[in-house]
Amino acid sequence: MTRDQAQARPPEVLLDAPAVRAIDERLARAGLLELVMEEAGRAVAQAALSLTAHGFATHGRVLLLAGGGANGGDALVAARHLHAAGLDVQVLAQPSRHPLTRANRARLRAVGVQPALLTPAALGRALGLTGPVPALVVDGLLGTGFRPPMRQDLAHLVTLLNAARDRHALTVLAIDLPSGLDAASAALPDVTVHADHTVTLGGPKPALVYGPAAHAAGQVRVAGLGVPHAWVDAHAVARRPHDDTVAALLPQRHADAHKGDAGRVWIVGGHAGTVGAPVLAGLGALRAGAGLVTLHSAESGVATLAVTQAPELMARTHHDPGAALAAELRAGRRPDAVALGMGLGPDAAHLARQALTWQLPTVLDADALQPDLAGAGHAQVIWTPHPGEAARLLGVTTPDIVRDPIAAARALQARLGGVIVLKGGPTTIASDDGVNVSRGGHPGMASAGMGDTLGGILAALLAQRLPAPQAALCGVRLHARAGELAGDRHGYGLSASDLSSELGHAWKILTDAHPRNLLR
Ligand SMILES: NC(=O)C1=CN([C@@H]2O[C@H](COP(=O)(O)OP(=O)(O)OC[C@H]3O[C@@H](n4cnc5c(N)ncnc54)[C@H](OP(=O)(O)O)[C@@H]3O)[C@@H](O)[C@H]2O)[C@@H](O)CC1
Ligand SMILES: Nc1ncnc2c1ncn2[C@@H]1O[C@H](COP(=O)(O)OP(=O)(O)O)[C@@H](O)[C@H]1O
Repeated sequence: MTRDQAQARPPEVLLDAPAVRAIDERLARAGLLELVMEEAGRAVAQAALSLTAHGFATHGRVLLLAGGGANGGDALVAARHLHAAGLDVQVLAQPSRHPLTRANRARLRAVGVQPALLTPAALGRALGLTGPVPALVVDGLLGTGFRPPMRQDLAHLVTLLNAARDRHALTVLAIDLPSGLDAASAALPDVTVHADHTVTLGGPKPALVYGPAAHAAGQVRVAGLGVPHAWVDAHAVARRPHDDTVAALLPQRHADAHKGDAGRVWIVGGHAGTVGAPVLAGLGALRAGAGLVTLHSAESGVATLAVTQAPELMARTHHDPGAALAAELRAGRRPDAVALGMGLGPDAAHLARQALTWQLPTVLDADALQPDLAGAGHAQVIWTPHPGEAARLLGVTTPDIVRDPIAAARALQARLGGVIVLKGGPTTIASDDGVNVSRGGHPGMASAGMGDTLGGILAALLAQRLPAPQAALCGVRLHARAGELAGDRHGYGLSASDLSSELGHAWKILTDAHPRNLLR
């Protein structure tokens, strides 16, 4: 694949309820909505068949639960296709006023499957309280049209289903998203269907990507439905780029490159008790390809540690780092990028404000992330808060950030400018180009120092002349990919230094898997 082709591959898009409504309206205007519901139901049936083929549900009945909206319509279409494939299907449905759902109920009857009314007693029987248990349950009760809180009658049905799933180890496949999740929210309501698999339609919903809501979805697969990408993309709340897109953005070097071309990085950080943070950032920068990495600190322990960790790192101790760095710049010794804040302590806000006046590509992390810097940034600044720091920046609580990271990243970008890298598993990146949500990573990355390493990686990519939005996309994916590789080796014992040592390998895997035209 060439560089141009790689960039042309459309990213996956994340959709919330208003996005789905807007796409539906466009499909309806084009007379395509019915066809798209047929596609959706067929995709659900295919997923159900592939589960039966893989032995999750090798024999027996498939129970489909259909709500009154279009999510229920998808379930009715799926039931028709499963019946056509020879499976024993049972359908329990709520009454519906939705014209397409009603039409599909009639089609199902026409092929000989009679949906029964969904009541607690009927559901109890169908789930095996008094007889055989179903091999697979398909949840088509509520999709993006759900408005929380759930009404009591439906909540009772969902509780029955979850209890039966636990008791009989039932396999549950959700259509679009498990019933009870609010598509836009990462919160996990008390009453939500717990699914083993979810077939999501058109694009994943934020609730399927961010925990804890995502924990209710099981394995998620995306069904495209044949809707033009541009129609879906126009309403996306965020994008999830594929690895080939990231690989195409990574910097390339000429064969005769020298260390000056590969970029000079300054890392400004460290304080008594936190000397490791800038060193980890330095290791990240080195392993992400920076040509020259210099650590600057008021704390002499940083230089001592740096030498023992990596002789390639240069480290300087300054009585007054702000004055010393200003003197360096006056003498014409400018770095290509700065990362500032890792373990920096109380001086961070003052130094950050000073660094922003240098107009250099800059990563601000940890203690440097202070609300009063709003308005002081510029387009080449990457701000890297974790949810706690994001809450401090926005004057809200950490749960507010975690509930809707996309909205939080947008709000931070509006306030601070530049590029926001709101860290987590996944990480949310907001810039003037929109919002991107990262892929991959490893739970072993939930350990101290991982954010410092990411700061160094981002600075290295900025120093290699990537514009801040691209540096953020590439840096976050490299970090996550290296985390996966180190996680394979070390599991939950994965440390930030282990991750750094895998960065070169991660870069190579990404570019080898998605080769580009060589620079001439
Ligand atoms: N373009 C696409 O991506 C496509 C999307 N498609 C599908 O459309 C789905 C969205 O369909 P939708 O808009 O009809 O809503 P849906 O999720 O079925 O929910 C409505 C039902 O929920 C009920 N209900 C609501 N709140 C409730 C509460 N608190 N407590 C209890 N009940 C509550 C509400 O009841 P009502 O309030 O009307 O009495 C009504 O019965 C989407 O998820 C996907 O599956 C595909 O068909 C093809 C293309
Ligand atoms: N479960 C996970 N999956 C993927 N990435 C994770 C996970 N847990 C943590 N991370 C990543 O690790 C980093 C942690 O950053 P941060 O909280 O700032 O750590 P520290 O301050 O200890 O360096 C972030 O980049 C985050 O995205």
